[in-house]
Amino acid sequence: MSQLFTERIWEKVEPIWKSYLEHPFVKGIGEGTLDQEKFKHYMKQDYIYLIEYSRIFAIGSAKANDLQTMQTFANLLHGTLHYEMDLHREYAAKFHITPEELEKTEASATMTAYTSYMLNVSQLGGVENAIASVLACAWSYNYIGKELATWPGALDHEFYGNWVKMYSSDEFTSLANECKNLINQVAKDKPEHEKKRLEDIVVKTSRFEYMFWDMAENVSMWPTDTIERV
Ligand SMILES: Cc1ncc(C[n+]2csc(CCO)c2C)c(N)n1
Repeated sequence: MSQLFTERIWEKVEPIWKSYLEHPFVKGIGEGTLDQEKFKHYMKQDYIYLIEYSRIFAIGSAKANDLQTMQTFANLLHGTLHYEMDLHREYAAKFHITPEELEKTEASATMTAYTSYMLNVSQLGGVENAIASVLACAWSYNYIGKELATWPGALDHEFYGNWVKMYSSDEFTSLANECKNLINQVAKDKPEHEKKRLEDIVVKTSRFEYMFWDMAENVSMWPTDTIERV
């Protein structure tokens, strides 16, 4: 049997994703030692990230060539807006931040660069571009969640345990698997130069993921404010 496209991608992204587990911010979540003020900033940036990210699922749904792909994107869109973002709203409540205040977070340069790239790529070309640009986010978080879940005490940590539980959960594993199935289907009959182009999108977004962790860790260098959304 020929190699699945996700197996080929894995060879490229594995070293990048392994480095997430060495990153002080991710390690801080897994070991339960992360400064909560840093986590608060990350949650706020991630909340507005998910708003932009959701648009890509909507683009994917609009560009889908078949009903099943359309349903998968609609499912991912719903899951993000109603399930993943609930986690952020719950953490925000612990910090006495309302959902309305969360929405007014000023975007960091990294968050803007990352989502602008994904939105741009997804609007160019066909549905495969949208599929490639969402893959690293959904799959790498599930990878991190499942890894951290094996660290002693991570799942039961009184503050960060819910984060680890969410991203290692069966629900999130199946959302990540849906994204993997989509890319495997769409890449199957593509010529090599197209496969390489899609692979490059996944590698690039994997680098952006690293930059997002770095942005979260180094908040003191790049503080953000609250803005009115227009
Ligand atoms: C920077 C950043 N990257 C990835 C995710 C994770 N994520 C985004 S959408 C999705 C799938 C369905 O909700 C997942 C797992 C995040 N929260 N923040």
